[in-house]
Amino acid sequence: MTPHTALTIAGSDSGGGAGIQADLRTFFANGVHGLVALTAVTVQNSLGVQGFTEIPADVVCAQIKAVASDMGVDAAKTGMLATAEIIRSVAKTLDELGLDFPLVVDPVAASMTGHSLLREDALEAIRTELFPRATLITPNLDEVRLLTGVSVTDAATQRAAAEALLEFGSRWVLVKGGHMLGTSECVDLLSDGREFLELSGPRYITENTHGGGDTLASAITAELAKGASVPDAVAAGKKFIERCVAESYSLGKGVGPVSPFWVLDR
Ligand SMILES: Nc1ncnc2c1ncn2[C@@H]1O[C@H](COP(=O)(O)OP(=O)(O)OP(=O)(O)O)[C@@H](O)[C@H]1O
Ligand SMILES: Cc1ncc(CO)c(N)n1
Repeated sequence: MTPHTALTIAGSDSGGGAGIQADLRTFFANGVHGLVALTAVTVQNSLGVQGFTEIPADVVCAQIKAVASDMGVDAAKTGMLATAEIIRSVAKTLDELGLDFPLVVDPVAASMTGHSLLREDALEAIRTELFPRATLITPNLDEVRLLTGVSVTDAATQRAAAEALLEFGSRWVLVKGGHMLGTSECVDLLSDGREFLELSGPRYITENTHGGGDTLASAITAELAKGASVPDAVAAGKKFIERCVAESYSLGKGVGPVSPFWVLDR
C-alpha cells in the first residue's frame, strides 16, 4: 500500500540527531513517506553548531515544487529555514501550490547549545510570512520569549504566551514546556484560542535531548498526514517524543540524541 507523504523543509544536521535526519527517521517510525526540501547544511556535533551554509532560495523552492507536483504532499513541516529570503520564497511557493495540506511551523531559531540557526531578521520573517499560513506552530520557551517577550515560568504565563502567539495568525499553537525548569512534569500547552489543552508527561532525567523539538514536530506532521485532527496528532506526537526521550542515548562528548529505535521492537 502506498503510504501517506510528509514533507520537511529544514536543514541537515551532520550529527544525525536533529534537522532533516530527525524528521526522516520520525516519519519512517510513524509510517509515512518522507519528502525533503533542504534549506541549509550545518556543521554540527554533540558539542554544538560550528557553522552553516544555506541553500539558494530558488533551489529550496524547486525541491518543494518537484515533489508536490509529482508525488503529492499530505502534510508539511518547516524547521531550520536559515534566511529571510528562504522564508519569503517558501511562503510564496506554498501559496502557489494552494497550500491544501496541514502545515506545522517549528520556528527554529537556535540549537539547544545556543548557536544561531537563523540569520538576523529571519525570525521576524517566520512570524509574518509563515505563522499566518500555519495550521500549528511549535515554539520552545526561548523562541516564545524572542517572539512575544513573554517569559514562561508557570501555567499562567504559558497560557498568556499561547494567547499572544495566536495573534500572529496560526490556527493552533503548542507552547512546549521542555525548558520549564524545576518541574517534575513536562507540560506542553495546545490552544486554538478557544480550547486550552495541557499535555502532561513525566520529565525524564537526561542530558540527551538533542533533536527533541524536531522529533515532536515531525511526529505531529506524520499524524496530520495520515488524517488526524490537530489535538489527536499532538497527543500522539507527545507520546512518541516521551518514549524517544526515555530511550535517548549518549553519543559524542556533549548532548546525545533522542531516539526512535524503540519502534524496531514494536
Ligand atoms: N526531559 C524530558 N522528559 C520528557 N519530555 C521532555 C523532556 N524534555 C523535553 N521534553 C518534551 O520534548 C518535546 C520538545 O520540547 P522542548 O521544549 O525541549 O523543545 P525544543 O527546545 O524545541 O527541543 P530541542 O531540544 O530540539 O531544541 C516536548 O514535548 C517536551 O515536553
Ligand atoms: C539542522 C538543525 N535543525 C534544527 C536544529 C534544532 O534542534 C538543529 N540543531 N539543527
